[in-house]
Amino acid sequence: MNVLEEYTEKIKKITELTSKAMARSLNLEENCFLNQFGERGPLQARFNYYSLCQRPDRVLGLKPHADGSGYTIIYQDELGLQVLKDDKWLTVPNLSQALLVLMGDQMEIMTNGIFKSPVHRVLSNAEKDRISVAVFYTPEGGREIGPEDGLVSEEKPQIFKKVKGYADIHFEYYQRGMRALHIAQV
Ligand SMILES: O=C(O)CCC(=O)C(=O)O
Ligand SMILES: [Fe+2]
Repeated sequence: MNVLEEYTEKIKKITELTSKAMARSLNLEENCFLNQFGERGPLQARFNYYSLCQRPDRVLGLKPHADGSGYTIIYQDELGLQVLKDDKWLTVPNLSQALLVLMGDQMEIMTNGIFKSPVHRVLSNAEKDRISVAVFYTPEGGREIGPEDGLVSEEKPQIFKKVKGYADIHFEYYQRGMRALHIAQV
C-alpha cells in the first residue's frame, strides 16, 4: 500500500469516529451524519505548498473562503491558517502530529447552524515555507442532505433547506470569491 492509500484509509476511519462523536455530542443517533454522507462519501485530498514570500504584508497564501465539504481534515507543518471569528482573524495552533477538523458548509446545514463553517485563509511567510494536506469529506453527490430532525423544534426553527449537489454550487460561488451558504437558507 502506498503512503496516500494508507493515509486515505486512516482518514476514512477518522471520519467514521468523528462523525459519530459529533452526533453523540448533539444527542443524536450516532450514525445520523454517516447516513447523510452515504457509504461512498468521497474523500478528496488537496496538497498545498506555500513557498516563501518576500511581501507577506501584501500577499496571502490562500484567499478567505469557507469549504463546501461536509468537513475537512487538515494536516499542517507550520502556522499560517487563520479562521475568522467575531470579525477577528485567529491563528490556528499547530500542535505536533495533530489533525485539524474544520467544519464545511454541509455540516453547518446538517446541524441546522449549530456547527459553523468558518471563513478561513492562509497567511504567507518570508522565513518558512509551509505544506498542508487538506482532505475534504463530502456527502455523496446524488444525495439530498439537510438539517437533522432532532435539531429542529419550535424553539429552534429550521434555518436550512434540504439541498442536493451543494458541492458543485459552492464551487461556482467559490470561483467568484463568494460564499454559497445563503442558497440553502430557508
Ligand atoms: O493550508 C491550509 O491550512 C488550509 C487549506 C484550505 O483551506 C483549503 O485547501 O481549502
Ligand atoms: Fe479551506
